Amino acid sequence: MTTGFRDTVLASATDRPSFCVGIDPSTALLQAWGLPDDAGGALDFARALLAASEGLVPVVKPQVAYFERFGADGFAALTRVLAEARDRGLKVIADAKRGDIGTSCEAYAAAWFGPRAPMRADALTVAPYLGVGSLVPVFEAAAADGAYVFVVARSSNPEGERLQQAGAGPVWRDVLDAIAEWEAGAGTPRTVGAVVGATAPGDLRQAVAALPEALFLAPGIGAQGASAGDLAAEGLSTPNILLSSSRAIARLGPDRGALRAGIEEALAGL
Ligand SMILES: O=c1ccn([C@@H]2O[C@H](COP(=O)(O)O)[C@@H](O)[C@H]2O)c(=O)[nH]1
Repeated sequence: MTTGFRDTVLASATDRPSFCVGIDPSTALLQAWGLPDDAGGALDFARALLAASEGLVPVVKPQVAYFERFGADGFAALTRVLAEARDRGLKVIADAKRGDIGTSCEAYAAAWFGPRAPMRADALTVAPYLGVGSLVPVFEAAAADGAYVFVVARSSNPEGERLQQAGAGPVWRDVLDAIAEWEAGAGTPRTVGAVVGATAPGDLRQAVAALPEALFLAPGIGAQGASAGDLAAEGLSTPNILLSSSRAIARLGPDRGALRAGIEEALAGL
């Protein structure tokens, strides 16, 4: 039996955050790498990052939007990336930010989780604006598949603050409370964690204290200005914090040695 997503992440480090390489084949990066801005270029870009990541990090995170922009060809490329990551022993977070009413969430769950899923992933990001309860079909499908779900609570971008910090709760804390309730009541807990940006280290510290068993996907390292030092200053040095970095790594490519050196340098700084 293969190890589940959560256990793989927690086993990847001891006294530091864990780390994942983002795969964001944007027009700008494909151009910088001398690749065509199409699904084939996105696949070559992703393959280079998979090769560079193998054996160094436990997880990669393709941003689905950069594949989706190429339509059916893009989804075919992403499907290959998922399979090839698995062949290289890498777990994959599909960063898709899905969310809808419960019945439609069942369909999203069928797309990403379970042996019959066309784009079977090890973890998925979801957006809770329709209510954390509406995401339960995704949680259940992930639990049955040894997979994991990251609910966006406190995103890394400045535009998120107005909505997420609203109310006495505030809203992002309420999202964490709803996750805690589901985990407490679920037959198969330890399936749901949250996205909390590394750009908000104080809030990340609160989130880890509120949900100590959960994993936290923390984007924002590098291109968005957050650093490992910001997290260390908040005492955030446990592997349940999964830092992710996309552009800051990819900008070092396409040379495999340069990419690996960049990943190793990022790991050394944690
Ligand atoms: O709060 C969030 C949630 C997701 N993201 C995604 O992570 C990467 C960040 O890319 P960088 O180049 O490392 O800045 C990107 O795919 C975002 O869509 C996020 O940034 N913040």
